[in-house]
This record gives sequence, structure tokens and C-alpha cells, in this order.
Amino acid sequence: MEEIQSQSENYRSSSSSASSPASRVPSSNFFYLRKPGALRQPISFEDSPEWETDADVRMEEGVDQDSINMATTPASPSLSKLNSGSLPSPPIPETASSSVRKIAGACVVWKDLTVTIKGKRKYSDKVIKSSSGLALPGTMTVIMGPARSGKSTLLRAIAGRLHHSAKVYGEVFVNGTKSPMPYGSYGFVERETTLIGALTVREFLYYSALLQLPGFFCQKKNVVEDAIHAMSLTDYANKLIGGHCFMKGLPRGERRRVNIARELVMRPHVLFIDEPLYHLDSVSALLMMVTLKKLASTGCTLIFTLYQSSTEVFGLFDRICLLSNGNTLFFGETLACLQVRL
Ligand SMILES: Nc1ncnc2c1ncn2[C@@H]1O[C@H](COP(=O)(O)OP(=O)(O)OP(=O)(O)O)[C@@H](O)[C@H]1O
Repeated sequence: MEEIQSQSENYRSSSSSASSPASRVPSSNFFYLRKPGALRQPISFEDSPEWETDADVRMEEGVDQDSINMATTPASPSLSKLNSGSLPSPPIPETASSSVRKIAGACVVWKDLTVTIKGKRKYSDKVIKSSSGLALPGTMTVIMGPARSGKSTLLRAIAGRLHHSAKVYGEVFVNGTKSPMPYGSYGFVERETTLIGALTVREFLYYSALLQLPGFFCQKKNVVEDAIHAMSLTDYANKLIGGHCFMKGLPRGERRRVNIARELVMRPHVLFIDEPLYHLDSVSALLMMVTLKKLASTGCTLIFTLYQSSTEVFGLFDRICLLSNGNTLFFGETLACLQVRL
């Protein structure tokens, strides 16, 4: 809890100016109800969320990808421990992370989040009870727990994407500012999404970029190629997504990667994923997690839910939020979780 408090203060002072409205917001027992337009204050990111500015620079100057936007992100404090610890963690190819474009992640802090959801007549019991935690740039934070423990609800509450029948109490700070994240600054991958089976992976991502992003078509080519590269989809880029009628489709793992790549074309600072390993076998799950780890190493803040994980996959997480029936049993570094007796 002290870590959460200090990180929140740290980012508030470093990312927001002295006159930031965030410093004027009462920090305790503040009723946080999401309303359109309410509490809108600019969130300070280390680089601009306007992706096309960077694309312009790269196209016009032909600069190497890594030299653009070398925003420094705090290294994962627990990664070194994990690698030196007893947990086996699969090797992450150095070349892959070094060739992927850098993204400035954001520090996300949630404090005393409580969620109630309206049933048929009245607001039900609390689905999430006073949960607190944080996710840092360049790290993977996982929300774990048994079925119906409230994982998806907590993820949605942090992202500000709960249904209007839900009431949220508590606070969420992004880089020290209590404000909904602006369009394009974050991505949210649903558990099950629809892909267009008649298109190839590359075509599908182009269409997504065309629909989601402003700017010229040629600028979007770069972000699409970046997303394909980041999700290790190069071998599948020209293959049909398929999967409808009698057409054989991409394997499940690759379909999930396409879902995530679709959000990556926005170059989000924070990426939320509901169950990235949904319906994946153990090998695909491990490969997916290694890809996500590489993505996090580019600077992006990753927050996702998981129902279960193998030991190898578990060793890749930086922080874990353990839920049971809406209660947060544990929040902290993954290694520390193994030493706690619940
Ligand atoms: N829209 C809703 N209306 C009513 N109750 C809901 C709604 N969404 C979630 N709940 C309730 O909140 C609780 C937690 O649901 P949630 O989907 O967040 O859990 P979960 O841990 O993600 O579960 P699973 O992994 O099985 O999807 C459940 O008891 C569920 O019935």
C-alpha cells in the first residue's frame, strides 16, 4: 500500500505541472462517478498521443525507429528479481524488443475502487470491494482470481469502461491526474471480439487503422507494420483470417494476437486485455505471454486479467492483484505473492 501511495505521489509531481488540478482534488473518500465531461483534466504523457506526428517524422526524415521517441520508462523493479529467482522464465529475444518502436507508458494507480452493479431492481452487493493497486510503464500487471471473482469488472473499472448500470466509488489516477483517459491513449481488448474472416491480417489491420486514426493512408501503413511486428504476426500478415462457414481460419493464438494488434495501431500508452490466454493451449499461452512481455519492454503499460497460469507464465508477471469474491487478497510484486500465506 505504501508503494502505491509513493508511486502515485511520484507521478503526480513529475508528470503534472505545479498548477495541475490533480493536486487540488481531495484525496480521501472522494466519490468517483463517471459522467461525460466530468473532471476532465489533461493527462500529461511523456510523448504525444497524436501518433501521426511521430509517423510523419519517421517518413520524412527516414530516421531509425529506435531513435524516435526514446522516452525513458522506469524499468520493472521486479524483473531482475524474477530472472534471478527460482521461477523459470522463458528467454526473451533481445533483437525483438530492440527493433520494436518505443512507447511511453503511463502510471496507472487505483485507490479504494468499489463497484456495485444494478440488478433487476436495486444495486447488488459490491462486486469489487475497496481495491487498490498500481501499474507502471514497461511492466505487466495481472489481475488473477477464480471465476466470478470480479476480474473483468475491476479491469473495466480501471479503464473507465463499465456499463452505465454500474456505480464506481474510489479514484483512478493516470500519471497523477484523475481524469478519464483520452481517445487513443489506451486500448482495451475484449475477451471475445469479431474479426473479418474475408480479409488478410494486414488488410484487417489497415481497415482498423483507417477507421480509428486520423491522417493520411500512407501514414497508417507504418503503424500497421509496427503492430504486426509487435505481435509477431509477420508470418501470418498475408494469410486470410478465415474461420467462417467452411473456411479454415487462423489458429486461436494468432486470432488473439490480431485482436491485440488492432488496439496497437493506436499506439496506446496503456493496454488493457481481458483474458489474453482465453481458450489457448499451454504452448500458445506461453508464446503469447512472451510476446506481451516484449511489448511491455517497449514501454507500454500492460494490465490484464487471467483465470489461471502455468509456472512459466507466472514468472513473467511484474505485479499481481489477487481477487476472491471481490476482495483484494494480495497486491504486490509477483515474487512477494509466493511468500505470503493467505
Ligand atoms: N452487467 C452485470 N450485471 C449484473 N451482475 C454482473 C454484471 N457484470 C458482472 N456481474 C457480476 O459481478 C461478479 C463478477 O463478475 P466478473 O465478470 O467481473 O468476474 P470474473 O472474475 O471476470 O469472472 P469470469 O472469469 O468467470 O468471467 C459476478 O458475480 C457477476 O454476476
